[in-house]
This record gives sequence, structure tokens and C-alpha cells, in this order.
Amino acid sequence: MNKKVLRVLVVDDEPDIRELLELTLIKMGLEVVTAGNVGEATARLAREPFDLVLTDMRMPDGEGIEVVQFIADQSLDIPSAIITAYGSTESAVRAMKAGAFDYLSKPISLAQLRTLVKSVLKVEGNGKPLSVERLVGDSAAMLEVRRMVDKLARSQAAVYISGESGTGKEQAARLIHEQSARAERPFVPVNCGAIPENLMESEFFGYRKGAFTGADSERDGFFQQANGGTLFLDEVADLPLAMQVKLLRAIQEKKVRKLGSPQEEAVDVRIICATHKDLATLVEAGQFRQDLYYRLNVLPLRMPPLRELRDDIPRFIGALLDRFATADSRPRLTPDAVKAMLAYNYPGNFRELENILERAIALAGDDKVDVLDLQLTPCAQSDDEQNAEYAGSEPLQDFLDRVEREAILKALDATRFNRTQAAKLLGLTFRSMRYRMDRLGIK
Ligand SMILES: Nc1ncnc2c1ncn2[C@@H]1O[C@H](COP(=O)(O)OP(=O)(O)OP(=O)(O)O)[C@@H](O)[C@H]1O
Repeated sequence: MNKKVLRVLVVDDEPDIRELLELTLIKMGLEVVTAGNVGEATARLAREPFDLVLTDMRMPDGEGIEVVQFIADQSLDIPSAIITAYGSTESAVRAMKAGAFDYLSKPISLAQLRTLVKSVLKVEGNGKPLSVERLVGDSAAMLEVRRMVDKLARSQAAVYISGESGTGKEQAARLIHEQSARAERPFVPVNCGAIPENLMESEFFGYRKGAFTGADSERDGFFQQANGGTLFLDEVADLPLAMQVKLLRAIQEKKVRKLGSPQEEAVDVRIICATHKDLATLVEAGQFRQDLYYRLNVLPLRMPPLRELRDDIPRFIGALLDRFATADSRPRLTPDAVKAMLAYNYPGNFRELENILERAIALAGDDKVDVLDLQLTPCAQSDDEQNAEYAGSEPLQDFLDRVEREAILKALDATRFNRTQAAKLLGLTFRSMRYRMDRLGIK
């Protein structure tokens, strides 16, 4: 289980309110950082990790929504809640649309604040996360994922997790870490796509005081922070080639050198990486180094998209409704809403399912979530005809893979998994069929 102290960023221009929120959150065992305006908040978000952001709406240099928007634009995946003036439903709805998961209206009720924080951070009030089940579901595909996770947790070798966005790659990585012998040491997640290229080396390897202008004290990089534990490289395909060389060296030598330091230091780090892109194709295209690919792809784990886990969807919905429940109520869906949720195609996978429910519960006003609260976009309903139309909401390659996978699965289904006959149905040679099944991970 993850034992780190959870960090909250409180953004408010009124010192009294900042202090009140800070004290309340510290009493709950959380670490609190405060910012007095939008600029200060976004600057901190750009360089430090947070688990939750609470922001006031009106500030001297802009609106709290800009902070929420910044989190979404940078794909920071930090839940945020907005504090609005009394009765200002309009700004609460706007904030929610921008990505906020909840809002508090002034005057702030501390009981409400505690409930909100507990529900989003899953803390008991002592800053320790509750034991939430990381990978829910018991379809055959999900059981296979969990079986693999158990196996991977027993090894020390590098793991490469593939899968579309929002399929739970980070959850799987955390689970592998938590079940491994390194569980008591840190799990350090790094979004490789979010770090400016000129800061990469110092972020990964750290720096000594005076290494560059502004380096006024010594700092550890991700490798040192993860020493003894696991370094999770998310969106690893986004690493620039120059950084790939340095990373490969660090992994091979098990040593890193801080910027400005004459000496290397030994580090003991297990690497787990993930990307929604096809790394093998990037290697072929010369955009990802083959030697690094081999180093990272020792043990592969594929996270299935939600459309391959349809049997699990009711269970996912149930687990999320439990998660969003408060002490005295549990939200529920009307029969029409359930029908719509089961028919939807979820191009954004589990994360989209989660967002849809979270937003719907906030918009519903009471505990009954109706189909309109779900705000499902009709273009993504799961009719095959509609799937065949490219809506531009996902990378073209993902779309093409999806269509190809569906056609192959249909043909296999129609021929009781006889690959020769299925290939004939599709007008493919057996070789080409086998190649495509391998590429798409169809077994
Ligand atoms: N099987 C599952 N059971 C419970 N929660 C899940 C499951 N799969 C995913 N989630 C949840 O879905 C959300 C997205 O998961 P996660 O961040 O791990 O996805 P990801 O594949 O790493 O996404 P990205 O590629 O965008 O980084 C998280 O809130 C996670 O808790």
C-alpha cells in the first residue's frame, strides 16, 4: 500500500480563508501548499506533484477555472475542486465542465470540506490512503491482467505496459509496485510528455547547487527519489531521442550523475514504463531507440480497452458509485441511464467512465442520476455503424486498429475461432491474418 503523505494545493487570495483551509487539511494529516493567485498556482503545479487542488473562483489575476483548465491542458490528472461565491451555480457548472470534480460554496462548511477531501483522496482523516481496489473487474480479460500483475510483482525486471489512454496502466504499475518487495520504498510516477526538454536531465538526475542559474540548492532527481523503489515512466514514447540515450545509460549502469557533480552515484531502481503509442512502430520509424526498447520491454503487460471488458461495465459502475457515496447517501442511476451507460463505447476507457459518472453525480443535484446528467456524446455510442466513422476524437491509428480488431474478432466469432476460415472471410492470407492478430494482441 502506498504510504506517502498526500499533498494539497490551496489557492485563495484571502489569507484568512487560506489559513482556515490549511489548518483543517493539516489536521487531516495532509501536506498543504498555498498560493495566493492563479499565476502562483500554475507555476507550482508545473513543477511539483499534488494529489488535490482546492481553488477559489475569483482572484486578482484571473479565475480559479484557469487553474482547473491548466490541470486539464497539461494532462496532470490531479482532481480539483472550486470554491464559489454563495449561490453561484453558474460558475460551479462552468468549473465542472472545465474538469473540476466538485465545488464548495462560501461560507465554507468544514464538514463538507472534510467529506469532499475524504471522498476524493480516499483518506481516513489521517492522511493515509484507504485500501481501494486498484483494478476492479472479473471478466476473463481482467482476471488475466491481475494474474500477470501478481507474476510481474515477483520479478525485478523492467515492465512495459501498453494500452490505450485511460485503461488503467498507471493503476497496474502501482499494483505491481505495491505487491513487490519494493512496496515500502517510493513509487515515483513521471509523465515523460509533460517535462520541458531543457529540464529533463535535471529532473531525472537532479542537480548540485550552482549547476546552473537558479540552482540555489542541491536537488534529487527522479532516480534518486525512487531509490530502492519503482520509477514509473508514463508516456515513455514522448522522451526525446537525446534523453533516451541518457536514460539507457542510467538503466544499464545503475548509476546517475547530478548536473554539476563530478561523481556518479549508484541507484537501485525498478523501471516500469507505459505508453498508449505503439513503441515497436516507433522503433521501426526511428523515433524510439531500439536498444532502449529492448531494455524496457523485458516483461510486457497489455491493458485491455473498456470495449473488451463490456461484461465488467456494471461492476465498474457499481464500484464507482460506492466510491462517490457519502456517509448518508449513495448515488444511483435511473434505468434509462444504466441502459445508456451500457451502450456507450468509451473511447476514453475507464477514465472516461469515471469522469462521466463523477460529472453526472455533481450535475444531478440529488442522488438520482438520469440519462441527461450523463451528457454522453452521441457520436461515440457503440453501434458498429457509428464506429466506422472517424470522429477525430482519438489518434487515427487507434481508430484504425479498433475497426480492424472488431472485424477480425467478428470473423473469428463467426468461424468459432478457426483462423484459416476467418482469414478467408476477410479476404486475407493466413499469414497476414496471423500477423494482424499478433499486432493487435488477439489470442
Ligand atoms: N479496472 C479498473 N478498476 C478500477 N479503476 C480503474 C480500472 N482501470 C482504470 N481505473 C481508473 O481509471 C483511471 C485511469 O487509470 P490510469 O491513470 O491508470 O490509466 P492510464 O492507462 O495510465 O491512462 P493514460 O494513458 O491516460 O496515462 C484512474 O482513475 C483509475 O483509478
